[in-house]
Parts: sequence; structure tokens; C-alpha cells
Amino acid sequence: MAPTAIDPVILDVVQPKKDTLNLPTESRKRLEKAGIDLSSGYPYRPAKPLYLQDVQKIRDYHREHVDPGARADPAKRALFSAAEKVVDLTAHIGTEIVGLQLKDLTDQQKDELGLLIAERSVVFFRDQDISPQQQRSLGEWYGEVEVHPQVPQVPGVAGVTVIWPELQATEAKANFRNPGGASRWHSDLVHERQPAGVTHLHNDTVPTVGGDTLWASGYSAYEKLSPNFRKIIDGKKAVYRSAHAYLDRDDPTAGPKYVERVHPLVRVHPATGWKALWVNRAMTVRIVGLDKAESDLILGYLYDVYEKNVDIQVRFKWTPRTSALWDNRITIHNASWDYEGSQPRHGTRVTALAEAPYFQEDASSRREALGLAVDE
Ligand SMILES: O=C(O)CCC(=O)C(=O)O
Ligand SMILES: [Fe+2]
Repeated sequence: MAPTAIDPVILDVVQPKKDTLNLPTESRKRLEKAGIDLSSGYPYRPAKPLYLQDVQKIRDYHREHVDPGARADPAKRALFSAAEKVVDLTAHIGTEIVGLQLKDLTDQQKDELGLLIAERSVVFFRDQDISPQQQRSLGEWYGEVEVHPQVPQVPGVAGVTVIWPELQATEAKANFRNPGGASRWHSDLVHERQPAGVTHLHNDTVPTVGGDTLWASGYSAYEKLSPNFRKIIDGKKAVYRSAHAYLDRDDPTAGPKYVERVHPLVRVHPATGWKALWVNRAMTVRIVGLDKAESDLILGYLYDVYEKNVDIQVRFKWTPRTSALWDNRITIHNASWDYEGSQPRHGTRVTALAEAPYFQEDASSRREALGLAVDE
């Protein structure tokens, strides 16, 4: 049966507006240097699949995931000895590496970087000379590179998505009071059977003022909870839903529906073995086994702990050609839209999918593992 009522948001996504925006000069130069064909419009926007049933089938099977960070030298000698400087940006989260080009990392350094990202949650590299193709190759090291059914992509390089807030604002209204999109606390691709691990965003053009991105630590959010409260949520599961909605082939008049998936509320990172709170306000629907009112109350509290404790967050000021690599298993993030589209911001992004989230009762917390004071 043909759909009779299609949500305009979906229509926008499947029927691209062609080239109404100017690609920022430095972004264009980078893409042209990489041999990207811009002649048929930019970005490339996949139109299918459009139906929930089709999207649900994508990657709905088990894949082995061996985490590169889990086999790395814990001292990260190859990475650290080659870097000019390694600077922690806050005590809990965020490290900047100076003097290395991501495209030139050895296999050993890539493993060690995987472990550093797992420990520090997000790692930054400024002044990178990296093509979308090199970005995808690096992403493949950390897991299967996700190819999104709807999100705009770099033409000819499947799996490299385009993060261009100006473009996104043309699809879903954004304004100062309701910026929407990535400008709210979230984590990427939670609806996948094996959700996002390492995501690498390379911003080639950024505003001179504003457009920062914030990350918060899921390890530390978990450790902000009392030991008794941790016992309540340990082992619980929740329903997570996709950022994008799709038409239901069996019920096309019902409006857009999300892909939903059940995962643990607290998960363990395979490289560090530490427990992390894994919720986000944008995409967690409910805790399985609780009444809605109970679930809403607990989730609301967990979001607050995660979003409001500034000591477990990092706020990063971008400069052009900076790469950020973060681990979605242990963080939430939020892109500030304070510049309100007044200046261009453009980047390319690759996400590596990781293991199916798991919980392990006897796993430690980060503070326990680091020998810091706990439970006070
Ligand atoms: O634009 C940003 O800083 C982050 C956007 C985002 O949420 C993402 O790339 O997953
Ligand atoms: Fe995101």
C-alpha cells in the first residue's frame, strides 16, 4: 500500500534541496584536494530505505567486535613518545594531543589511541591534514564503519557523514530558543544492535566565536550516584530510540516511527573494564520493568546528574582542521549553537560501531580502578 500521509520532515530528508548552500571555501578546498566529485551536488543524500521495516533490518545481526583499546600497551608508549605534548583538559574527561597527524599513526599507535579515548572519553588533535577517505580508514580500525540510511554523506565515500549545521537547519527548523539537532545532550546511534563506539568528527571550518562542543563522562556520572542507588540501576535495561523516524510500511498513516532497541542502562567498556551510565535525554525512552511514572522520575534524575555536574564535563573550543574522537559508550555530547548559523561550520564524521552493550556486576568503577576516593 502506498503511503498516504508522509511527515514533512521525512520528505525533506528524502527529497534533497539541491545545493542551496555555499560550501565554505576551506571545506571545498579540502574535499577537492581529496578528489571528491562535487559536480552532482553536495552532500550526497541517500533517499532509501525510508521504511521502518527496512531500516530495522540493517545490521540486525551479531558481528564480532575486538576492541583495539583492549589489546593496547597500557602505558601507550608508542603514542605518547611520538607526541610533542599530551594535555589533559580537565581531570575527568578530555585530552589534547599535540604534534601528531592522525593519518600517519601506526597500528600500535591506533590501538593506544583507542585505549586513551576509552580512558579519557574524548581526545582532540588540532591542525590535521586528513581527507574523508583517510578518516574512513582510521574509523575502520575501531570497528565497522556505520553507513547511515538517511544522513547526508560525502559523495563517493560511504560512511563519511557531513556535519553541517546550516544544512541541518534547512531541514529541521532551528532557532535560539529551540536549536534542536545535535544542540542537546545525546549520544550517537543508540538504536543499533551494536551501537556507536568511537566517533571521529573533523571540523574543517568553524566560527571564529562560538560553536563549541561539550562532552560529559558516563563513568563519572555513574560515580556521582550513591552506592545504593547504583545497585538499583545496575543490570536494569532501557529502551533506546533512533534520532531519525521512518514510515511504517504496515501503517503508513500513523506518522513517523522510531527504531527502538533494548540495552543495559549501565554498561562496561571492554577496554577499561569500567562501568558507565548509559542514558541520554534525547533517546532513552523508558526503563524496562518499571511503571512509566517510576521510569520517568529515575531517568529524569539520571539525566540531571549527567548534564548538570560541570566537573565531569569538557567544553571544547574548535579551531579549523581539528579532529575530535570520542567514545559514545561512555559519554553524551552537545553542540552549542550560540553562533546561530551566523558563520559557517562544516565537518566530516565517521562512526565505528562497537560491541553489543553489556553489563558486568563485578566490574569496577573508574575511581576504584584509579585508586581515588570512592563512596563518600
Ligand atoms: O557538531 C558537533 O560538534 C557535534 C555534532 C554531533 O552531535 C555529532 O557529530 O555526533
Ligand atoms: Fe552526536
